[in-house]
Amino acid sequence: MALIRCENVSIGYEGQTVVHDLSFEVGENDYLYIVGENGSGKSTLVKSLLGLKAPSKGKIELGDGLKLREIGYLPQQQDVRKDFPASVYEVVQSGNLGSRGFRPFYTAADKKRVRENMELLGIRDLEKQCFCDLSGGQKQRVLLARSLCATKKLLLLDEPVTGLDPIVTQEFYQLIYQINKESKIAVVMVSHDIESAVKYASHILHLQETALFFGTAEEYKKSEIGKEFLGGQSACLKN
Ligand SMILES: Nc1ncnc2c1ncn2[C@@H]1O[C@H](COP(=O)(O)OP(=O)(O)OP(=O)(O)O)[C@@H](O)[C@H]1O
Repeated sequence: MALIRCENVSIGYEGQTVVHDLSFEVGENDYLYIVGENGSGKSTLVKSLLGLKAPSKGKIELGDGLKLREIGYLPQQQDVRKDFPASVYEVVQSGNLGSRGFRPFYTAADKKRVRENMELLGIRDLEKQCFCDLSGGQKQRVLLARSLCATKKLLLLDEPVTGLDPIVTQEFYQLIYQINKESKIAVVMVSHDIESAVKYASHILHLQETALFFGTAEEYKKSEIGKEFLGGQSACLKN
């Protein structure tokens, strides 16, 4: 079965439905971009995928042995306190908290995973530095390494390039693409950037309360909705 399967899902706040009759799935090794304009329901859907908000209708199922606490989640920038006085190593290590459970100490395997993920993201030489002293791009790499410690199967990234300059943004996209391809970790990325979606994604969910489109990136490029959104001057949805 797919890692995530959403079937006819509706989600709302106080009786007001903001996501309606949505169906899609995320398979092993998929790279799904969820795109849509402001207020189209992307963050609400993320909350439900993380088990933080129950759908009012339909069901969200996890498959292939995936557990909620094994989803590596990188929240939107404003949700993360970026000034806390912890070292880079400690921030990455905290990604192991979910799997540590009630054990008082981290295991050798936990520490190995921290080192491997710091290596993968090119931040090994920063490990003793205070997180608060890093640049925006370095902070995002650290937080991505932290999310990777939490998962072997699925990363869920909510607008991870907000506030990064264009060069660092492209580097970050490349990194995520590489992780998806080489580490065989499925990625779900919320984004306003349709141009990068068709460049990197295997699948696209274009959300506007419901699915305007769900399918492969190739199919999206050929679809009416894809042509409409990609054909304009800018391939960025309003943000
Ligand atoms: N806690 C809440 N209580 C009530 N309504 C909410 C709440 N959070 C979001 N909404 C409403 O749900 C709708 C979808 O919001 P959501 O944040 O999911 O959209 P989004 O696609 O993530 O937007 P953005 O791109 O701006 O982050 C909006 O109309 C929003 O006002």
